[in-house]
Amino acid sequence: MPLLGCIADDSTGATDLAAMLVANGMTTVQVIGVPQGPMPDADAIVVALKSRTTPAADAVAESLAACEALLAAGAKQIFFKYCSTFDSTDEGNIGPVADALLKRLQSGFAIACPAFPANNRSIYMGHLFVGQALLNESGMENHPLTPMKDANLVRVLSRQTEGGVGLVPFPVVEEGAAAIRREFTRLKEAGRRYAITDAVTDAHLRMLGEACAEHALITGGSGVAMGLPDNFRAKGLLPERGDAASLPPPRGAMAVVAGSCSRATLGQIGLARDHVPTLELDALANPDAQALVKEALGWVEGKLSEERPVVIAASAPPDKVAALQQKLGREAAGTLVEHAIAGIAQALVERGVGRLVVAGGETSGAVVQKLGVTSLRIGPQIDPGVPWTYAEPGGLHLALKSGNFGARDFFLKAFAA
Ligand SMILES: Nc1ncnc2c1ncn2[C@@H]1O[C@H](COP(=O)(O)OP(=O)(O)O)[C@@H](O)[C@H]1O
Ligand SMILES: O=C(O)[C@@H](O)C(=O)COP(=O)(O)O
Repeated sequence: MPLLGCIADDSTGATDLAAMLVANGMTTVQVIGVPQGPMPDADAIVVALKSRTTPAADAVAESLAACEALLAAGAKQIFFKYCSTFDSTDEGNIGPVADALLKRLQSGFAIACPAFPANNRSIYMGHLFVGQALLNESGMENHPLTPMKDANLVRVLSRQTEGGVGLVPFPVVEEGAAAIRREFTRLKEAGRRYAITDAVTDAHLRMLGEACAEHALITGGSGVAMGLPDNFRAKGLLPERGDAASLPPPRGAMAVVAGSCSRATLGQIGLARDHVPTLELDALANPDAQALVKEALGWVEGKLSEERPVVIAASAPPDKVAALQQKLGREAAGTLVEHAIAGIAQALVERGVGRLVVAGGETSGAVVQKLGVTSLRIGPQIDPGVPWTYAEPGGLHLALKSGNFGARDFFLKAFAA
């Protein structure tokens, strides 16, 4: 019976969270889409949706269905995982989904904490930083689907919910769990439904996790989940365990497919280009998913190997993304590239690829759907937030890389891991 039931708004976010729970000693299974049949046996279940950029009403309905399945399986606490860069628009989907989950859980208060110091996301006085840059100056202001143009999370979340949004500021978080709990009570009494919580270090996240032990709903990035296993241990519900990750040995050819246009991914493609066969598709010149798949399959012939990966990317810098969006519309441009990358991934697996890295959250969602993956076992981390996983059915080794995660040599080091 799961202790923690998690709902993630995209696939890379789900593996990121699952890896965090595994690293902190919870056995964890990731399931793709709203669970239909019997639930796997694990301390935590992470349901991976593709609800970050769908219409808010659809995201709410899917998240509620996932919540229902997790509660029916016995989950004692629900975690709503969104991006550490708070990817969303004024229409949602963070606010609407959190509102609906709180209502379902008959609760009136939750934290909202995307901080993830291991990946350079910190929150100070309610402002989200990526490294030393404010969110809106970090490159995320150019995201193809969820451009983030405001770093003040109290303001950002306030635009997505009718519930009041307050702040647990740095000095309170520094004081520890008891002070944080007192601030929660004060904010609740002042009519706030959400608390953005400052956090700059892992120690802050652990104290926040401790302070949320009795919350029905926790919302945030994977970082704040690091403190939750200890809450279950303190109640005698979870045995002491080390790292709970192990996978069958990898086999088959190696490939990377990328639909992420984030700065980190563009840098990783840049480095890979100097070391392994790399195809950069031009979706602007050739805005046809089938044609892009055909081009990629022609190029890859004779290049697949068990010694080094091939890289196939549709990723493009902001001006090219903007041009395609102007031509087709934002959603259609995204969907076209997602279909192309998913089609390429499927064809690569049919041609013997057994180890596949996918770069991009929406892109990963499209790929796992196309491959018919129903669940992922979580293995060792390649870089913070990106583990190898074992996809079933089919037995493919998959790494779903969030756009902005991973070192510059990620596409090479993943296969050495
Ligand atoms: N050349 C391009 N022009 C327009 N959109 C693109 C292009 N390449 C990729 N995209 C789209 O950009 C989006 C990137 O989102 P995602 O996969 O979530 O990456 P990230 O993890 O970096 O946010 C996807 O919908 C993808 O299809
Ligand atoms: O929290 C994070 O940053 C990631 O887990 C995540 O959600 C990534 O989303 P994408 O950048 O769309 O891959």
